[in-house]
Amino acid sequence: MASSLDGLKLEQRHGKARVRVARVWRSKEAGRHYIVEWSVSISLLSDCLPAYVAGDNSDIVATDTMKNTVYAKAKECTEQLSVEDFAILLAKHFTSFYKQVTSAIVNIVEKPWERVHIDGQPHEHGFKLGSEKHTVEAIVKKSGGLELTSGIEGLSVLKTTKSGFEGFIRDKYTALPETRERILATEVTASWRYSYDYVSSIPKKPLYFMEQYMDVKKVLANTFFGPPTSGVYSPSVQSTLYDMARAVLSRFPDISAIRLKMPNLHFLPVNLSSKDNVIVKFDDDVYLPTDEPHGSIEATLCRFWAKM
Ligand SMILES: O=c1[nH]c(=O)c2[nH]c(=O)[nH]c2[nH]1
Repeated sequence: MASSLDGLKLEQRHGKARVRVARVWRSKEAGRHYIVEWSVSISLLSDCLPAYVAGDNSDIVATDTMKNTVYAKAKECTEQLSVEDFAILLAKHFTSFYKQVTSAIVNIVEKPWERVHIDGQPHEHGFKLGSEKHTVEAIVKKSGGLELTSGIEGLSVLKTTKSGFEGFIRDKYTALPETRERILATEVTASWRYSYDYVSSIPKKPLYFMEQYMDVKKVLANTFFGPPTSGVYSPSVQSTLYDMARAVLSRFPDISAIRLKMPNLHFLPVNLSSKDNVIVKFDDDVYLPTDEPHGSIEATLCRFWAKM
């Protein structure tokens, strides 16, 4: 929210960060329970200039009220819903309920609680924590305008072969040997923009975005690994990242852009020798895993007309 003051410009927003909430749904007929755990951050663009320049809080939505709203809205959601739908519902509340609020930005990180299986049977009310997290950002304007971005954080993947790096620039500082045999490991951070521009245009199908999330994750992983027996050769992290981004845009028509961050987590060959003998000679077997320093490779791929 920008306002001008005697030749100065004030840009301001306020909100509540990291409101933690868990919601359980208990299905009546079967004894099955569902749980989500969310960390919700809200940021409001609102007309509340007097609070900044005159100590007058009469146009302020208290951040404590924002926090309470998270719990109240979670309570009101009597049917299970996706984290995307909850983010949009919250953001829509703030822009429609308060005349001062022109735009609401809601970010949520969902913890990956997964149903456990006991002797191959899904447990009715037992869950264990998985690894990668589902993220969402919903920006809703008073007009109903929407920017919806979903993502994955912390998807750690590794393959022990079918990766190499050759043909790069060599100069007096280059020590890295060329190779067609190395470990490829990364922790993928992905975010993708949906093409729905209005709250009213999002799919009405319950849990639609939850299914999309699972499917995008599958496409990213399948493209990284390739088929189970043959795999797929990766000439660089850059090339694999591009293939992953392409695969998502080609399979999901309602995704208009995707950003991928894929740090190259190096597994260094171990060669050890003393003055008189070789202790360990590397034969594609013993590695020193490192995460510092790491290569940092990121890119955004979008349809010609789209923005991220
Ligand atoms: O896949 C890679 N991309 C690079 O840009 C790079 N740079 C490097 O040293 N190793 C690698 N590997």
